[in-house]
Amino acid sequence: MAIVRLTDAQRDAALAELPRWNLRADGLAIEAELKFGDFNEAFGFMTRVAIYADKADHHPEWFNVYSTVRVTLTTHDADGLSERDVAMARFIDSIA
Ligand SMILES: C[C@H](O)[C@H](O)[C@H]1CNC2=NC(N)=NC(=O)C2=N1
Repeated sequence: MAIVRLTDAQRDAALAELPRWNLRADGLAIEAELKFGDFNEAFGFMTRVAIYADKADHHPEWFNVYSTVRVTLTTHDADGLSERDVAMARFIDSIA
């Protein structure tokens, strides 16, 4: 299913409200590195995001080592950023 890609202006406006997130060099994804107290907290966070992802049918790319989680958000069906990435970033910020 095709999903509409954000315009550069929409992307920049969204990023201005998401200070924790950085635009990837190619402009097609946003990234954040999150630190937790220990692995239990990090994996608890990932579990909550996984439940959101399953419900939203929108899935993060991520990497975990012990208490650190690196998250990349992009919309494969839009070949770049969509409103779904912004919504997921906002959800992540609300629970991290
Ligand atoms: C078939 C299924 O709905 C799609 O492949 C969904 C699943 N999760 C997804 N997640 C992300 N990040 N981008 C997508 O384009 C995407 N598409």
